[in-house]
Amino acid sequence: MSILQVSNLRIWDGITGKVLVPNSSFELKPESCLAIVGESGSGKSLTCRAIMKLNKKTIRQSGDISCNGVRLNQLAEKEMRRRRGKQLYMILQNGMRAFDPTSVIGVHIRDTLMHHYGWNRSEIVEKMKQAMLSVRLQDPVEIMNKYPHQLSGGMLQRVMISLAIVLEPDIIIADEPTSALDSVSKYEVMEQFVRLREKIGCSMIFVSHDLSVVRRLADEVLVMRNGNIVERGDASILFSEAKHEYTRFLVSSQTELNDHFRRVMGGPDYVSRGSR
Ligand SMILES: Nc1ncnc2c1ncn2[C@@H]1O[C@H](COP(=O)(O)OP(=O)(O)OP(=O)(O)O)[C@@H](O)[C@H]1O
Repeated sequence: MSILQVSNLRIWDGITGKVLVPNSSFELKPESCLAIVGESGSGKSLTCRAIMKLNKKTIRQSGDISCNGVRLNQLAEKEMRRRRGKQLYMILQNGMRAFDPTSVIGVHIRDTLMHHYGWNRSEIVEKMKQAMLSVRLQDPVEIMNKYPHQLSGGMLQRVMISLAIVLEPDIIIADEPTSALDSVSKYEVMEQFVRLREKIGCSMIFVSHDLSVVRRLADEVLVMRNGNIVERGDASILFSEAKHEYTRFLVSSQTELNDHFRRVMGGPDYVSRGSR
């Protein structure tokens, strides 16, 4: 049983004809988290946006995408718009892009919740207050009265997570939601994703370059390269028993990077060695 089934997804540039994702199939199980990893340009974002039907008009797609048995590819844009937010909720890398820069955050929140639930203003403020406090956003009312540029990247991501808590979508698609954040905010936002899953029991597709984030969050992993899924499997064993050379390369390059970082930052091992 799956909540989302992607079959034979093909994505190409409608202008040049260049095929960007040749033929992808995968599924998302209820209440589970599927991570998509792979180098830059491997087709992760195009795949996520294809599910949401949010790729640019010049990008074309074919294949079948079914969500809870409904074939999304056959839905009219109006119907799709009804499902975005409530059924399928996307959290982007850059929180700034998710909000209208000309309005305070509260306007976006109100519009979204009125559209999907028809709640009145005070109901919305009350629900958002609870949700924002639960993701450690103090002074929710003050935050809702701020413009996106007045909040940090980490705060914007937490606003998006708190909106998800209130919307309770079936599926959350998070496209590198922590990559633009400093390491403290990254850790905090990642922990909020863990709590979000526990709280609303949603299913999640999580795109990340950071394998430590993937290990913390994901149940299953897809490894993409040049538009193709080259490996897939259980998150707990994929990285220790990777079959594909490219997955092993990803794991070893991240380990090297972490070692290098520890060396540069003078972690305990290096400090003691250096002081001998
Ligand atoms: N609007 C577009 N028009 C043409 N080609 C595109 C467009 N968007 C993406 N591509 C191409 O499709 C390929 C996959 O891009 P995609 O953004 O999905 O990669 P990604 O794996 O998400 O990379 P990153 O990790 O850097 O976000 C790349 O070669 C990219 O140049």
